Amino acid sequence: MQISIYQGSGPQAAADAVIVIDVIRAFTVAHYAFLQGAERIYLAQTIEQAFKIKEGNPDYLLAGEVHGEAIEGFDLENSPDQVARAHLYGKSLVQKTTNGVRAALNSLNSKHVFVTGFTNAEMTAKFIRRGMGEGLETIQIIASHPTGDDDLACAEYIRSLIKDDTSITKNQVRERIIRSEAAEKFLADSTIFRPEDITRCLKELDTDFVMKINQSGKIPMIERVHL
Ligand SMILES: O=C(O)[C@H](CS(=O)(=O)O)OP(=O)(O)O
Ligand SMILES: [Mg+2]
Repeated sequence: MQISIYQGSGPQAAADAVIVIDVIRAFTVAHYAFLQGAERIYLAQTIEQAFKIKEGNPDYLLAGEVHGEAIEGFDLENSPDQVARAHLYGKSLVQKTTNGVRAALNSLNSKHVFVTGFTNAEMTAKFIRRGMGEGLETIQIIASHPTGDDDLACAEYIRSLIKDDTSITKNQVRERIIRSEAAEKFLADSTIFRPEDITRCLKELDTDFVMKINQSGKIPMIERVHL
């Protein structure tokens, strides 16, 4: 089994399985959305596409950001703390973000595409190792932030769990997330960015599912796959 780590959201050659990482904050948001009862999360390349999807499905909720900030007309920000408090039971979301969603949409040339932040990293690694390990020759782990160490640390953590080595610890990952450039604006004295978002990005959650992209419909969507 060959495991390669790439940084950035650009397309890569196809692999047997791809794990797209976005710790701050897209796929931490997705994880909390499912825990709050969301059924599915459609992925939108652009704001315009997100609004177009909502035009045909007015009960869908739009979630996302531009430069990390709220989008006028969207129902939710790209904020794990806000989503963790939302009532999303039975809801469909449409997510548009700068790094994670773009990287996921650029990975659809591969059959099995998983997404996670740090919150579901261990579960995702276990699923790959146990559930699919035997059939996978090539695995790509995409650290979606182009230069940030948050996603890279999480990618190295997942690789170590799949390979069952101890090359990086949870605490080392947490330290690198806190020190990453993507975390800076949340830990500065900001009226726009919540420090609680980073707190949520750092917390591993005990859940019995992974987040996998279903490519069978017109619009790719993240759905829960139970172990
Ligand atoms: O909203 C975020 O945290 C980031 C945007 S930025 O890198 O902070 O400008 O988007 P994401 O796609 O979740 O990395
Ligand atoms: Mg990010």
